[in-house]
Formats: sequence, structure tokens, C-alpha cells
Amino acid sequence: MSKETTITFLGAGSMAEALISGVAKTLYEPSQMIVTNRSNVERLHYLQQTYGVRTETNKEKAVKEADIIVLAMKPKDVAESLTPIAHAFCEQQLIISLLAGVTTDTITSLIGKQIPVIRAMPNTSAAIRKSATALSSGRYATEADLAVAKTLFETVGIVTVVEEQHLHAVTGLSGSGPAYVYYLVEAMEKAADEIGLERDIAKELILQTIIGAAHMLKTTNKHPSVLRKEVTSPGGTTEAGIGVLERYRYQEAMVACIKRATERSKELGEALLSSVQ
Ligand SMILES: NC(=O)C1=CN([C@@H]2O[C@H](COP(=O)(O)OP(=O)(O)OC[C@H]3O[C@@H](n4cnc5c(N)ncnc54)[C@H](O)[C@@H]3O)[C@@H](O)[C@H]2O)C=CC1
Ligand SMILES: O=C(O)[C@@H]1CCC=N1
Repeated sequence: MSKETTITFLGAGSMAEALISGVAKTLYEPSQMIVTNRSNVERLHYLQQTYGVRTETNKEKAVKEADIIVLAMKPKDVAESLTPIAHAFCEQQLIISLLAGVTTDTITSLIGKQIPVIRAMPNTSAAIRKSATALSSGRYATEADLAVAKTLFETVGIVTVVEEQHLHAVTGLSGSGPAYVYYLVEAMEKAADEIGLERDIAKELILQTIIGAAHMLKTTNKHPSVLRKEVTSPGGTTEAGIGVLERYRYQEAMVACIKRATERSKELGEALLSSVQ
């Protein structure tokens, strides 16, 4: 564990909680983590009770105490959040931003100091240490800063380093990605209901089907289309089912979905840029 480090979370929502639950008692003792949010003290109380983290309503104090500050507010709230406490940051600290779309340069401008910023795009599976995270370094971040962020996110899953421009695509693909899978499961559960399967039985079968398919992709190294063909007997049930997906242009819909999410990431960053300038 990195025993000397104090890590402050500005923002205490789903992503902050996923990260806290993934790193608490592994990389960091809960007492090394300080959590603050806009104003919801019940939420802070819940996080303190559940994970043993420290909570703080004075954001300036929470920042001053930290070695690493994780930005975990919504992109639209970052200017309002950082501007009043910018003076509390110093260049020896490291900022790790989870914000979709917001560039490291925007964060640096908001703070007004040459402070190192690493931008990260994890996903909520960090809660069970299965996140797929991509990292990118801002202009003042050193290799040592990147190594610190890598260690943090490797504790909660796999990590890859990309050029910052590619983080929009990562956000559309794997940042939002778990939601696409959950949406598929919702649809499978709805279908199971309509074809008369008991809910509990269906739930178990769907879950194991998703886990099994994910493990097959990982362990066999076969292309997904090859694995799909192995399931699809000529003239059989899968072929009939996939025929319907093709008529509904399922693949086209997925491609359009990921492209739109990627575009939205760019929009979130640009909206902020115009309000910062
Ligand atoms: N939810 C997800 O799956 C992922 C989210 N992210 C990013 O993580 C960030 C947080 O997302 P969620 O946790 O989903 O949002 P959320 O809405 O659940 O949480 C946002 C938190 O920010 C706090 N906040 C708002 N204004 C603040 C201020 N002025 N000072 C301090 N805290 C303030 C809120 O009180 C709340 O605790 C976003 O920027 C998002 O783009 C990144 C990867 C995945
Ligand atoms: O929906 C969002 O904007 C955030 C970023 C990636 C996942 N959730």
C-alpha cells in the first residue's frame, strides 16, 4: 500500500464510489481517502459508514491535505467546483480527472497553475476490480505521475495509455460500455418474461450466458464472428434469431451508439471550453 499518500475525491457519485470500493484496503487504507461533494452530507455519511473513508465538507481543506486529487464531479460542474478553490492546489500535487470530454489543458487553465494532470477514463466495473481504464498525460505530468495513476487503476482492472485525443473514443466504447451490456441484459430479461420463463431461472441463465461468452472471447482468442458461427447451426434457432437482429440492423445500431457517445464526449469538452475562455 502507498501508506504516505492522501487521496481526495472531489465528487462522491457512482464513479467515485466504484473507485473507492475498488482501492479501499488494497492500495490505500480507507483513512488515506478523503471524500467531498457539492452538499449531500447523507451521501458522505453513507460512504464513510460503508468504506471507512474520511469525509470533508470543506473542499479547500480536503484539497490542501491531498497528494492526489481525483476529479469526480460531472463535466458541467467542474468550473464551478474548481474556480473557488483553485488557490488551494499546488504544483507538487497530482490531479487525476475522470471527467468525460474535458481536456487536461482545460483543467490546468481552471486551476491556473502548472500542475500535473492525468486524465483517466475507467468504468464502473472498478467496483469489482474489473475496470477497463485508459490514461493520458497532460502537459505537466511526468512519467512518475503516470506511473502513480497506472498503479491506482491497475488495482481496479486493466490499464492502457492512449494519446489524449483518443479518450473520446475510449469514453464512447468502454467508459459507457457497461451500460450497453446492461441494456442488452434488460432486453433479454424482457424477452424471457414474454416467452414465459420464470424470472429467477431466466436471470441465472442470462447471467451465465454473458459470463460464459465473455470468458470464451477471452480464453479462446477466437474472433467473435467465429464464435458466433460455432453457435449458429444452418437452418437452426440462432440463424433465425440473428436474422431478426439483422433486419433490425442491430450492428448498425451499436456502431451508431458508440459513435454518438464518442461525439457527446467531444461536445462535453467543447461546451466547457467555451465557458472557460
Ligand atoms: N458513471 C460512470 O460510469 C463514469 C463516469 N465518469 C466520469 O466521472 C464523473 C462523475 O460521474 P458520476 O459519478 O457518474 O456522477 P454523479 O452525478 O453520480 O456524481 C457527481 C458528484 O459530483 C459532486 N459535485 C457536484 N458539484 C460539485 C462541486 N462543486 N464540488 C464537489 N463535488 C461536486 C456531486 O455532489 C456528486 O457527488 C463524470 O465527470 C463522468 O464523466 C467516467 C467514467 C465512467
Ligand atoms: O455517461 C457519462 O457521461 C459517463 C462517462 C462514461 C460513462 N458515464
